[in-house]
Amino acid sequence: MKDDKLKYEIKERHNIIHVPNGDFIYNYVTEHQNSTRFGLVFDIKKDQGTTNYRYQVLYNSTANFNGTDSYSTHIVSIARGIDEAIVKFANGDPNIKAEFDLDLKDFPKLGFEGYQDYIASANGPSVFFVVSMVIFINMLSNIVSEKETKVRYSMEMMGLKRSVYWTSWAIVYFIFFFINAFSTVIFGKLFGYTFFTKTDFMVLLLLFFLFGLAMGSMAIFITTLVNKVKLSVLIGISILIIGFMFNSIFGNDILCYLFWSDSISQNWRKAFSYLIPFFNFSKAFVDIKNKASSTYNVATTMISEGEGYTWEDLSSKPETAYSNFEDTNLDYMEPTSYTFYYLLFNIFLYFILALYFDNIIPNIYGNRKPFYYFLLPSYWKNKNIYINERSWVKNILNKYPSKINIKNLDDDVQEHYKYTCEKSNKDPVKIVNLRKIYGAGKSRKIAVRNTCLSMGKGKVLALLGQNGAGKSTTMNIISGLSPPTGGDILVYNKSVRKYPEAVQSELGICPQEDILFKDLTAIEHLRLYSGLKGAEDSVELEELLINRLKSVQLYTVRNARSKTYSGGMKRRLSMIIATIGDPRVILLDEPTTGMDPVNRRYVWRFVEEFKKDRCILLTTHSMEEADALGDDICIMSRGFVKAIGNSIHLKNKFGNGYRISVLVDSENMENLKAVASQMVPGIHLADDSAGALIYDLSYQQANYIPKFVKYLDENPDHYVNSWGMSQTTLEEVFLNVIHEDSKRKFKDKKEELKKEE
Ligand SMILES: Nc1ncnc2c1ncn2[C@@H]1O[C@H](COP(=O)(O)OP(=O)(O)OP(=O)(O)O)[C@@H](O)[C@H]1O
Repeated sequence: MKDDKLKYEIKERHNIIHVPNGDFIYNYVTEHQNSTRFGLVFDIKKDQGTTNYRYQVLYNSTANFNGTDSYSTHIVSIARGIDEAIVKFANGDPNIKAEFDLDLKDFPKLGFEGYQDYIASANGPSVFFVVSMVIFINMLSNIVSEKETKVRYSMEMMGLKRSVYWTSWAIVYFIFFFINAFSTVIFGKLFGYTFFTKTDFMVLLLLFFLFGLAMGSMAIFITTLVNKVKLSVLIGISILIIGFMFNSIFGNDILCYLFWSDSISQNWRKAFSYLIPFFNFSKAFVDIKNKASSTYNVATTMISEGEGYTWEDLSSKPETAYSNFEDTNLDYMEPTSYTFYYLLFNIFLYFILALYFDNIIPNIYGNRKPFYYFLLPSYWKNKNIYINERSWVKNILNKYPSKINIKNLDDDVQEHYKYTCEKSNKDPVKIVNLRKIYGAGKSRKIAVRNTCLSMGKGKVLALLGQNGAGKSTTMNIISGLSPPTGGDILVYNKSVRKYPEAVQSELGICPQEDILFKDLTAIEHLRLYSGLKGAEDSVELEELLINRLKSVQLYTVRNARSKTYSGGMKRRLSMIIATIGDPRVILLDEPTTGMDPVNRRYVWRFVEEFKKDRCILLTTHSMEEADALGDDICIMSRGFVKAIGNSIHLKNKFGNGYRISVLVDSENMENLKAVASQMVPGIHLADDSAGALIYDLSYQQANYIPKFVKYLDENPDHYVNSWGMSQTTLEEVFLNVIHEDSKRKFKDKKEELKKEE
């Protein structure tokens, strides 16, 4: 019945259509929502010569912008116009008696659908941009955290190549962005958004995937510029906010397409296309949206469905662009496929910039390559990394002459200096005139001053020194992390200055801080580092790793994550990581810090066995450890090597000889002092407090010791309650050397200044 009525022939006059009855209007406006502003239904009744004019005004309240609510001026105007017309019509006719009866009624309404679809399409460039930004910020924090925690440098020292490092991150995020793109498209389709349902699957997948990769590439580039996680996340959030605002504005087709008109310089458009992935994303999104999504017509307040976007549409310029720009020239408009090419360009641009900046921006240790490094022939050529040691020593001495006065050094240090530079010296590790200066101007700090050291095979060289003496700096330079300011180090005929990566392949390093992956177990760490060192998976390798774990008592916790380990356990794990891959040189920076005495002894035993055919450089603050492990002990102070030799030699040279402690009653103290002075001429009383007399005897006084000891033992005068004797400890040696050095400090400073002038 409704359809029959709609077949009525519509005659339009002055924008007014005459229809047969009120039901027709009701049915029509129900079928054609928001196409009619008013309906008027007249009900004219004649009764005994009186004509009653009754009418009803139907209005459309769905579009308030028309002002068609019941109190609007439009309705008042219409009612007044009709009333006037009736009055005019009735005026002068005695048969017509007009009675006015006005009835107001709203149009019937249907449930309104399609708003969420419209909103998704209109705000898509900013909404879907944010989805990829979550991964973008995650990338920034994850990659920079590997720099901040030094995990990355630890892996590089263990042989990880930078190209492999970046490729592995690229693969991880390639997968993340693919999953993200795929699920965005699938969920878009499931939710029934016409942008997704009416667009070719591959077009959508490509758009979201390329955009994700472009943002990922940009993230990798940013990570090369920052070393702190907090800063990287701050940058990520700033880009998120800027991008969101940018896309909210330029994701609108009118503003977006203006970039392809002659109202804006094309240089701006090109710069944005080549550099800003989210600008390209907006353009492609708008192109697709205009063809595929349902659109809301403001004039008719109607939603009209899009025709759909196919793969072929990629190569054509968006036609809808022109319909909105009748007066604007869009001569520069490009097909959507160009936008995809720009995204590809963004991916390669940022990835290549990342690789380049990663080499030229100083890392946290200040290491970097010159900005023209890729122009150097050595970068491309297969280089001979082995250096003739004789010419190397000569070159280094010429190029980096000593800035300190060698003659002022201790005899042994001078001897060692000469030995290191001798032609006949075949030691595998030689450090010649090594110098390191941090900072400049007022913050200039000389950390290492012309150190010359030689390390022999099968030996442990223990470096002792106060905090800030320059031990870790020396280690960082050997491991290729920190560049030397002067001098060089030769490791198995490879120069650290020239080929740090080649030197790293010889090294096993246990850094001062534990650089562990908190979610990996002990055995996984060992497997990872074995892999980085190029070891093949095999039963023998697994057995070796198990034995290493057993040797430092970590076997029982091998499958627990490292974050659950105590400080000492982490230290032991770091220690055995340094031994993975059978390195010929091992650097142990305070390997037993925080370890209990029992476990420390396991580590010592392991080092003792492991040092065979290897060079081990060990720094420690434990004199006991240096005494137990060090074949040679080197004491550093203020960047100088102050003493070198084996433990006994150092004790003889710098020690106080022997120490005798005697417990006496207070009334006998003076008597015993007199006896001691008489029996040992020149005996030095170190302390006489708390009822004990403590005497230091030099090695020259050793002849008097038997007689004095006999007296104390026999105790003929009954002065002695008890007594004991000990030889000098390494700690005393250390304190004496440091004490001597602090006296020289002022003189050295003056000399150094003179030399540098
Ligand atoms: N990156 C740096 N920038 C500026 N100065 C530094 C840097 N690293 C070290 N230094 C300075 O160089 C000197 C030597 O430091 P280094 O870490 O080598 O000492 P250390 O002997 O290993 O001390 P510790 O026993 O505390 O580890 C110190 O004065 C230190 O402040």
